[in-house]
Parts: sequence; structure tokens; C-alpha cells
Amino acid sequence: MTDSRHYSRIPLSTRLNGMGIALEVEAVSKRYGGTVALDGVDLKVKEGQTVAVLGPNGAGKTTMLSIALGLLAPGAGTARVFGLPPADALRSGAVGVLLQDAGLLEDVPVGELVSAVAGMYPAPMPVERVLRAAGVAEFAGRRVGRLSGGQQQRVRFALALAGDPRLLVLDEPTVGLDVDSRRALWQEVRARTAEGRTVVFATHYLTEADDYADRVVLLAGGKIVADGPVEAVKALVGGTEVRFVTGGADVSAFEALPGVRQVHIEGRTVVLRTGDSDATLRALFAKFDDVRDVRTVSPDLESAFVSLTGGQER
Ligand SMILES: Nc1ncnc2c1ncn2[C@@H]1O[C@H](COP(=O)(O)OP(=O)(O)OP(=O)(O)O)[C@@H](O)[C@H]1O
Repeated sequence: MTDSRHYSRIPLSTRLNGMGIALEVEAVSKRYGGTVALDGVDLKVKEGQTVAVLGPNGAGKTTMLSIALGLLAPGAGTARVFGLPPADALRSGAVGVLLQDAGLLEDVPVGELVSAVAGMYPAPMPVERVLRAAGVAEFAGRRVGRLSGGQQQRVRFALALAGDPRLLVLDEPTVGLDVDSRRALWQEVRARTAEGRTVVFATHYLTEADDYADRVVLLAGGKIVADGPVEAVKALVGGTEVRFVTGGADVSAFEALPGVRQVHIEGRTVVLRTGDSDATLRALFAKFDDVRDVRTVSPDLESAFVSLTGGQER
């Protein structure tokens, strides 16, 4: 028979092992007065995934992450982290969080702050390692309030790492960071995902999603409008572009080529959007002998973003 007293002494982070789903929101909605911030959002993040949450300003990214972490009450729906109410998972040290503009204690030296926060967790990362990983070691003795905006953002990242969490949730983590600090942050994120840890981050930098995420969740107007591997989301915009220069021929001749869905002309360049670039190219060369400077361009995340969010501001 299980001894429940004994069980309750096992650190929560151990009890969470092997549950499979790191973060989950189900049928979550949230309104602020007349504004619908989230409208029936479902999201399950498996352990080990690196998920980028993208969307224009006001799409609901921060609201969704805050609800998922139990920092904001949903109007409807539920949130779980490692199968538990989010507050319990957060207390256990299983989750590290970096939120936009999170306030920091200003009068405390960086090293002391990191050390105090690490001390609240059952199995923290060694403080020296946190300071190095977040790139704050060089100013560990300085008071937080004296640091620049980018340096303070690095301190926020350090605090997110302090508990050596199995899940990191980062809301626009590289805002205000210089090139080297960005690279260092992503290097640490990569090191963690290589160990099978889970990372969920919101960003406006599509290249960050492209480079570091294995899954993209695209929010617009409080709804998830695309969710899948980066390549699949890119493919949603439909097909490859074939561009070439030609002396003549009219649009309808190109429209008749196999696979072609759309044709437009940019000066002397013809741009075909095709669902089967191999077939299009074979027929193009067979039928038109004055075609030159042929290039094929795969859709990028930027075009997927614009097409799926209706070209809203981001
Ligand atoms: N405390 C609040 N009071 C009123 N409206 C709010 C509040 N917080 C968010 N909203 C509104 O909810 C919607 C979603 O906001 P949210 O901050 O989640 O978007 P976001 O995708 O994170 O945007 P951004 O990219 O600008 O950070 C927006 O229309 C925003 O104006």
C-alpha cells in the first residue's frame, strides 16, 4: 500500500516525471470589457518541445501565457502545467518564467537577487552557472536598478533559469538585448532543449521562431490560426514561387502550366505560385524557349505570418 505521508515528502519535481504534457490550456477565453483577448484557445505542449508563439500586437500571446501559468484567471477554460494546477507547478520549481516588463527589486545586487531566488527552489541551478548562462556574471555585484534595460532583461532571464526548470516560458525574451546577448540566450535555450527540457517563447522576431522552435503557434485576434512544425506553417501559404524573366507570352499561357495557382508580373519578371514546382518547371522549359534567370523561392515564415494573420501589424 502507498504510504501517503512518505509520498508527500517526495519533491514535487520528482512526482511530475513522465507526465508527457508540459503545458496545457483548454477552451480558454478572456475578455477585458469589450475586448476579446482570447477566444476559445486550446493548446497542448509536450515535454521536450520548443514552441514559438507568434502573432501581431494584441493577438493574445501574453494573455495566453499568463493564463497558462496561472498568473491571470481565465474568463472560461482551464490551464494545467505538468498535469497540475499551474500555481502548484510553479511553486515546485518545475517552471521558470520571463515575462515582459516584470518588475525587479532595484536595490539588491544582481548576484544576491539570483542567489535568493535560487534558494527558494528545491533543486536550483548553481548560482555561478546561472550568472554565466544568463550573461550577468560581469555585473553580479551591481545593484539591479543601476543596470541598463538590456542588462535588466538578462537578469530576468537569470531568474527564470535559477530553479533549473523543466519548462521555461519566455515572453519576448530578447527585447532590448544586443546581438551577443541574444546569441547567448538562445545558446542556453538550445542547451536546455538538447537535454529534453521544454521551452515556450513568444516573439516578434520570425527568424527566432525559424531558428529555434520546432513548432509554431500563430495567434491572431485571440484565436490560434496556425499550429504545427515550422515547415508546415510555411507551407500553409501555399506553394513555391517560381520567378523568371521572359521576352513575351501572356498571363493565360503561364496560368495553363501544371501546378500553377497564381500568376503576376513584376516589370519583366513573371512570378508564378505553384503547388508542384517540378512539374511547372518541366513544362515551362518545354514550352517557352526564351525563359531565363529562373529562380524558385520557398515561402518563408514572414509570408505565412502575413497571409495567416491578414497582414495585421506585428
Ligand atoms: N489589463 C488589460 N486591460 C485591458 N485590456 C487588456 C489588458 N491586457 C491585455 N489587454 C488587451 O487584450 C488583448 C491581448 O493582449 P496581449 O497583451 O495578450 O497581446 P500580445 O499578443 O501579447 O501583444 P504584444 O505583441 O503587443 O505584446 C489586446 O487587445 C490588449 O489590448
